[in-house]
Amino acid sequence: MQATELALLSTGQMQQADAMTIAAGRPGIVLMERAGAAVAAAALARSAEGAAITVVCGPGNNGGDGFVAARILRERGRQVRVLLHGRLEALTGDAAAASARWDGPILPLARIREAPGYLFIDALFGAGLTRALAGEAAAAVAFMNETGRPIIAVDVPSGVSGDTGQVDGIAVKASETVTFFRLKPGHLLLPGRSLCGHVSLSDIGILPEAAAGAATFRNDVGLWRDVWPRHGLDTHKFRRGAVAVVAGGVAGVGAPRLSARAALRIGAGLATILCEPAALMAHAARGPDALMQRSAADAAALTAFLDDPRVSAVLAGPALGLGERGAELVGAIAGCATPAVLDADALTLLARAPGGAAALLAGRRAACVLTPHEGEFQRLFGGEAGIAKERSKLERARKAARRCGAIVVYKGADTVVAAPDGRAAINTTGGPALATAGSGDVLAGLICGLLAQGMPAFEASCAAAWLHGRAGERLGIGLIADDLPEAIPALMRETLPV
Ligand SMILES: NC(=O)C1=CN([C@@H]2O[C@H](COP(=O)(O)OP(=O)(O)OC[C@H]3O[C@@H](n4cnc5c(N)ncnc54)[C@H](O)[C@@H]3O)[C@@H](O)[C@H]2O)[C@@H](O)CC1
Ligand SMILES: Nc1ncnc2c1ncn2[C@@H]1O[C@H](COP(=O)(O)OP(=O)(O)O)[C@@H](O)[C@H]1O
Ligand SMILES: [K+]
Repeated sequence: MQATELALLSTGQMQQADAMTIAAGRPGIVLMERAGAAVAAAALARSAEGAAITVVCGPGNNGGDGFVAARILRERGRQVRVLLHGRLEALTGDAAAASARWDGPILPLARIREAPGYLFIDALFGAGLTRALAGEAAAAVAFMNETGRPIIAVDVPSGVSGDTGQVDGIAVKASETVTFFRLKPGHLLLPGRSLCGHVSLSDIGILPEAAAGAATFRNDVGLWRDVWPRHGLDTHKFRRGAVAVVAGGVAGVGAPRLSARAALRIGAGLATILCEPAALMAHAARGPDALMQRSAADAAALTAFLDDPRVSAVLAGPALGLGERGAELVGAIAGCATPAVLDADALTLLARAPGGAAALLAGRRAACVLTPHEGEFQRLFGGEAGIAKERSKLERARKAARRCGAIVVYKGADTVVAAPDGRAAINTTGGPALATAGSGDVLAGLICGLLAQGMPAFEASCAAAWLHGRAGERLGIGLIADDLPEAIPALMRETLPV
């Protein structure tokens, strides 16, 4: 899939895309007929001839799609009942035209309880949702959800914001969502994603150029395949990339080793642990033999190591420790010219720095990736009103990235990767099996391993998040973080054939 097909459009961009297509000579009612037909096709696939289907229409164009679907479904032998929220005379434009083509009865929404029907079509609200559902609409949604019957949502489940995936109050819990042209962020961000059910995308004739300027993407291979590191026959270990993983003391030997192992498994040529002198023996006693260890007591030692131009990326954070040495080393990384990944303790230390992360990173001369989970994100940016006030995880990540001049990988079940230039991607691979100690350390190592191989930081972060998620899916519940790096080579062979 190409990057343009991975584009996600906000509801505003979607309206512009509609308007652009209509202005180019394709009438709105034609788009609505196609949208309604796609919804009807989904309902036909889920119901037998004679099945009872209830179509719940709202006051805007989402309702218009519902009227079209109702007409087609009745023509195809389904028993269709149409309910309308609001007055028929209040419908305007394409929705009014679509309702006029439906010549069956139209019942008020309040009668939804009379006969649930086998299947619901939710055409109450789509991209035009502006506030929480209330009154009759909220009651109807509660009833649909309670029946346990399948619900096909038109565009987005009513009550879910297409932009943020957030729900104020109540929303439809759909079995399936039929949307048009391109997905919206709300289909992928939580809780929206969990309310959409299976999402299908229908081409209703909107001009593909309408998505050309998109800066938000679903994270998939097409987004980064072209810049995936490829190594020629003449490569050697340093050309493959050398990673430095800054570690702490004896109590935290495992976490940085998970990161370093992940960096090697994703293709870096060399990985060296730089630990407190007291921890050197503990590291030396552990595998794999491919991993190297050196002691780095202070910033001077770290800087001397990073000054070697063959070291192509550095990672700090996992079990680094929150003491003076840690703070000093994070400061040294902020000032160095080596691409860096800062995770875990390094993020807490950044948040504690005078002026916060943005101040410390202001002078950075090379790419930097921050990988906060929710708690770390709050620590870093919770005090910044401009970021914290954003309702969308996508926009919070984007603003944080701009503020710090760094790639921000805002982790969770709906990980968002954002770049300072405004690009952002939402990751959907992964699952609950990844909620296990050390899983984040592996992700940070994967990113660092790709950075070391010269992959641009945004794409490296997206690729690592995607592969990490796929590895989690493949291994399933019961995986431990140590398993994740080992699953990466096979996944790379399958998804990125040379
Ligand atoms: N030409 C187009 O623009 C196309 C639009 N399409 C459909 O049109 C939809 C967007 O249509 P609209 O922009 O008319 O928006 P909606 O149909 O989502 O709803 C808009 C109406 O609902 C009201 N409203 C919003 N939130 C409410 C709430 N919580 N409680 C009560 N009323 C509320 C608004 O004031 C407005 O009157 C898309 O989701 C899609 O289904 C498709 O037909 C494809 C073509
Ligand atoms: N429910 C989930 N679905 C998908 N990914 C998840 C889920 N829970 C956690 N993850 C992923 O697992 C990783 C956990 O990282 P983190 O919270 O830093 O854990 P740790 O500190 O134990 O390494 C992140 O990449 C996160 O996106
Ligand atoms: K809807």
